[in-house]
Amino acid sequence: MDTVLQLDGLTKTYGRRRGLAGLTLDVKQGEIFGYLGPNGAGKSTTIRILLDLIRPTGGTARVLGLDPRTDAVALHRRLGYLAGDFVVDGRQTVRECLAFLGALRGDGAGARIPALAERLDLDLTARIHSLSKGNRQKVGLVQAFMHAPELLILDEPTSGLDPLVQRTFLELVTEARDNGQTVFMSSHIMSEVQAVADRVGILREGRLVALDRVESLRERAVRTVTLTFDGPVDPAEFDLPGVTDLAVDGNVLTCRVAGSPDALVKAAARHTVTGLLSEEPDLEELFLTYYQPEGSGHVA
Ligand SMILES: Nc1ncnc2c1ncn2[C@@H]1O[C@H](COP(=O)(O)OP(=O)(O)OP(=O)(O)O)[C@@H](O)[C@H]1O
Repeated sequence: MDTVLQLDGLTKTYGRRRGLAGLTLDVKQGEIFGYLGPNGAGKSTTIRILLDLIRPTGGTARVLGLDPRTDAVALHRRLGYLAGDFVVDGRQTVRECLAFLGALRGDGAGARIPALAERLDLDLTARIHSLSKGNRQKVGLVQAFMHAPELLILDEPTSGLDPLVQRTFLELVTEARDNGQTVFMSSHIMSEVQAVADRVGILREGRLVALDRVESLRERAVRTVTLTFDGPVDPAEFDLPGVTDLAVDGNVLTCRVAGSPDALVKAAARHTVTGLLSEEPDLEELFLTYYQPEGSGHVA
């Protein structure tokens, strides 16, 4: 499989401020990569380097096999980009703005505008300056997707979108992946990424602190389990590795389980189980542990 993004030891300092501290990361063709991190972690810095909007202090970045610093023109034709602060001329109508960008991109881009606008519920006749933040974001999404680029680089793409439009956005991303396109999207919200991403990287203070498939993260995350039995049970039987917050109230046992629930299920099976409820692992919680500032106890 082709490597679409190849970052090696990428570093960026802003004077004495650190933007990125030695980022090494590969993204493969046809994957949706969720780039997560709290505010100020360095997500936009990374994306701006990929687009050659800023230059790294050290390390290298290859995008679609090219160097963003020397091949920017060729690259921009092959990728779709949504900036965190998408800005266009406010006096035009949405249709004029998108038609202009579509003509620049060529490749049938203009023809895809009406369908994309309809799916995102974007009014093409409105003037850009009259749009709410969410509607401006939709304009940004249409211009990023309209030429079906090989690579989509999206900085906080769902910011300002209502839940219905967020869902449409996630469909667009999945369709792009099914079409062989690659998606690199940043976010600070796990839940919106876990629905679509194949892999996730978590950035904290300019460093990658986790990099894994969403499925693997899910397996490691903590879930809450409630078991109901046909009679009282002894809590000591359920004092198992990975089981915490164990509470038994008559016939009902609740606990939290990290990783595989196998040992718990086997212990429960020694009794007659009349009810079982297992809540989805809380990935948000797992992520928050990665978000703790350095020195606050968590070791990634
Ligand atoms: N132009 C700049 N001048 C000085 N410091 C900067 C500049 N741009 C970014 N930084 C600093 O670099 C660090 C990373 O910022 P960056 O914008 O890349 O983070 P982010 O993960 O995209 O966060 P956000 O979600 O808030 O945009 C922050 O400490 C920020 O203050």
